[in-house]
Amino acid sequence: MTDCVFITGATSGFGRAAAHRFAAAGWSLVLTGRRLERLEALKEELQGQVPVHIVALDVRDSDAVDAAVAALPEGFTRVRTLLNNAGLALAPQPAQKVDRRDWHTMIDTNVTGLVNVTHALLPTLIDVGEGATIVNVGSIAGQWPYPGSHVYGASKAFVKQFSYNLRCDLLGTGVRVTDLAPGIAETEFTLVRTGGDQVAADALYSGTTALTAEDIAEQMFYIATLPPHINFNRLEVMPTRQAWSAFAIDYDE
Ligand SMILES: NC(=O)C1=CN([C@@H]2O[C@H](COP(=O)(O)OP(=O)(O)OC[C@H]3O[C@@H](n4cnc5c(N)ncnc54)[C@H](OP(=O)(O)O)[C@@H]3O)[C@@H](O)[C@H]2O)C=CC1
Ligand SMILES: O=CCS(=O)(=O)O
Repeated sequence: MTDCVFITGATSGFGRAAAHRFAAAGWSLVLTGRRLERLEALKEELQGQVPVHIVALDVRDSDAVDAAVAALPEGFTRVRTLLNNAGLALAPQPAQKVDRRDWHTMIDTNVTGLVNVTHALLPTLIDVGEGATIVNVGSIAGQWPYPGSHVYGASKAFVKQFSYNLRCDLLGTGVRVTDLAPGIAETEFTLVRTGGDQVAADALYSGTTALTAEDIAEQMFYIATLPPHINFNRLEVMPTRQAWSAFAIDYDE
């Protein structure tokens, strides 16, 4: 039987690159995301290589998540790796200028959505046992503060702590949990964050060397295929051309 990976947010960026990476290694794919046409296109690309099952799924909808997991067809039920990747940042402006609905959307997706999928797949992963892996996609923003990160960074801090806490409860089951925390990576992330501002997105990534979606997919695959006795608790990955900045100080005019 082939290994099976369940990917949230497979329609773009890291998730889409991960679908390609795991397919290249012969894994069966469960690909999810809200945009069905993108899932269908990805299935078309990969189904000649490996078995592919797609589900149009909004991770915020716990009933839909439970139903999607319950309805996994034969051949896709023994999920060995869960890539909890779906997520987004919104509203890069200061906290005091943000529409509260954007905060709710980030919490609903990055926190509630991630726990919805985790809860639905935990019995399967525990049943698979040794070598089963959950890769929760956090962010450097979950560890390091910066202006405009407000709820986004806080939601990724949740991902980190949830990952650590899950490890405690899963001790003895063989299931591994990793908080994978990337730095700047060129995907549709900034386009979404800026509400569709392509100029801002291009400006962020031009003149430097950001991570690529493929870089992160490679880390996901590496984590999922480590020898079963190794658990990366947290893997923070930045491009070489990114680092921290100095503390900000409010001076008199
Ligand atoms: N790019 C970066 O610099 C970094 C990104 N990250 C994190 O990586 C993850 C992937 O982002 P990235 O690939 O960069 O960004 P993209 O915008 O390219 O991809 C985001 C994916 O998340 C999916 N998604 C968003 N909301 C939902 C939802 N409610 N239900 C289901 N799927 C959803 C999207 O699918 P659809 O719209 O079809 O539903 C899409 O496939 C996110 O968690 C992000 O926070 C972390 C660190 C750095
Ligand atoms: O999570 C995304 C990376 S960053 O925009 O916070 O640096």
